[in-house]
Amino acid sequence: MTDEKARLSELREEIDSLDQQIMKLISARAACAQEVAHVKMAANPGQDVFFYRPEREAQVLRRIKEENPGPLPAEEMARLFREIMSACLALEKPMHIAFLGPLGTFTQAAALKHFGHSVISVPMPAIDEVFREVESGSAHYGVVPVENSTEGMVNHTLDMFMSSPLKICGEVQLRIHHHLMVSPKFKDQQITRIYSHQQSFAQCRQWLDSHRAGVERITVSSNAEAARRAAEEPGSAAIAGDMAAELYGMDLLASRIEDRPDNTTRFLIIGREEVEASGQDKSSILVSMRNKPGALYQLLEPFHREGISLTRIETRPSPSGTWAYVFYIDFEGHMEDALARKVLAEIDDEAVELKRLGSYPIGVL
Ligand SMILES: O=C(O)C(=O)C[C@]1(C(=O)O)C=C[C@@H](O)C=C1
Repeated sequence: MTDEKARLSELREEIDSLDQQIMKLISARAACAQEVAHVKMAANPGQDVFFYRPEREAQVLRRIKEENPGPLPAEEMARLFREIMSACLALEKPMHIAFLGPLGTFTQAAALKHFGHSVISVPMPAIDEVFREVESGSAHYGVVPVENSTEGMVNHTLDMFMSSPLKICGEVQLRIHHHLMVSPKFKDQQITRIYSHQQSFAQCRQWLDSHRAGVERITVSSNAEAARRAAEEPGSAAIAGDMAAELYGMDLLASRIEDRPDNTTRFLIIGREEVEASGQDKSSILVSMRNKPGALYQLLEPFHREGISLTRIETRPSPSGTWAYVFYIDFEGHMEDALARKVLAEIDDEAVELKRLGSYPIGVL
């Protein structure tokens, strides 16, 4: 045996032995999670039991990232534990997650990044149908896009919160990489049209203008739908992401063609219950104020006075016409924190309406 072979065989024996230990430990962890499920069910007989605990998951993943000894990067270690916890949760209760479909969208990628791959992800044709699916109890949670770093807010999602009783239970950010893709069947054909979603075209405008200037751009309902069409039509290409490329067996002609390399979309997890504090949280509210001078100042001043940072404020037109302004506000911390309670009580006194959309862990992954 050569030196290389001997050393490799030694190292592989060590890997086999470590794998066995890892397997035993993961199994012991899974048995523990099963026991957690029994405790939860025994404590809430005949009631809705919330097996998924976003605040606990965020704490576990944060600790893993902090304590990761290397050589694997902390992000990678957290991703592995994300999948272990996802499998443990599926043992407790298989989770149905509704997302803005079809299959292969960035929203599906966000859902799997947040929940791991042991959930049952269910595509919905529109954002309001994701809300309805969760409201009716057909899905445990939903995932919807809320803002893109290049394109701004997804107003449809913000507006849904005006009428929906659902709570925000989490957030997840996804780096959005767009690729120009064709079906391998039609690879030699000249491309005469490119399909994509309107936002994806907007995010790749400069690249398209300099690399595919004369080619017709056809807007479709999602970039997964774009890939599906291009997979069937000779002379067509699509701009879409990795999941869609994989789903439809497409070849990439050019990858990462987005104009801004930091192009990121933020998604919200929506559910039926409130989330306890995890230690690093964010909260969202909707407020309508009377149309009078100083209304916005009156709304923001208590946050400033109590030292609570606002991370976002958006104005939306009132749907009914009875609200003069509707402000969508994100701030740091949990709504049950003493200072936040004080600020919200003050706002409640002044506002036409204050709607608490939820407190949730700041995205870890
Ligand atoms: O701690 C719990 O409540 C659990 O159910 C265990 C566990 C885990 O595997 O660590 C699983 C699912 C929950 O979402 C959070 C954590």
